[in-house]
Amino acid sequence: MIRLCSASESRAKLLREFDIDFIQSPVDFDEEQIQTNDARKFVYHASKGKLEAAEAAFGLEIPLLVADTVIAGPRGQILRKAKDRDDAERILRTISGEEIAIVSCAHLKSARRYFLDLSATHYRFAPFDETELQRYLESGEWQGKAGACMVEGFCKPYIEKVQGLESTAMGLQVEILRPWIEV
Ligand SMILES: Nc1nc2c(ncn2[C@@H]2O[C@H](COP(=O)(O)OP(=O)(O)OP(=O)(O)O)[C@@H](O)[C@H]2O)c(=O)[nH]1
Repeated sequence: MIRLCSASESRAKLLREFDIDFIQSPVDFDEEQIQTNDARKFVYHASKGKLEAAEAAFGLEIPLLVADTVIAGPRGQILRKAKDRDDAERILRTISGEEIAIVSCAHLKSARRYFLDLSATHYRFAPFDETELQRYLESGEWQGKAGACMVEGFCKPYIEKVQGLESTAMGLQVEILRPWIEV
């Protein structure tokens, strides 16, 4: 059993798909305090801050799992969760037809062990169809997702090239974490 210290339904879904027993206990960490333009540094510091908040709140009786995910856009810019529909449209037009990286950093910490993984999945997307883009924006499915992206949903038909795990892109590199969870 582990404690997923995240409000993310995508992360919870990934743990369920991999038959990993967990309880879900969101924690608060203010990511606005992080001063960097590097996606990897951002997810490291954001996830580390979540881990510190989780340990203070819950202790290590049950192993803690936290993560953070952002998109590194075509020019390396950090793309986070969209603030509203207009922001989602702006971000999606930025990545349409472009190469991006979705970067996730996960920390797994118990009383005996501390495992950290920072991974990226690289995509090249074909240009998004305008009608499909508007339909996706209308659906609201983009809410709560880094860069308004759904690699297993809206973005999937546009993937021309991929390198890395889909789970990393969805917010939690479960295949990498699992051996450490079962230890
Ligand atoms: N379903 C899906 N979710 C994605 C995708 N890319 C990113 N995400 C989610 O986007 C969110 C990124 O925001 P974060 O700040 O890392 O996490 P959060 O959802 O705010 O949850 P906390 O862990 O409580 O901070 C996470 O929930 C990821 O699982 C994707 O392609 N598909």
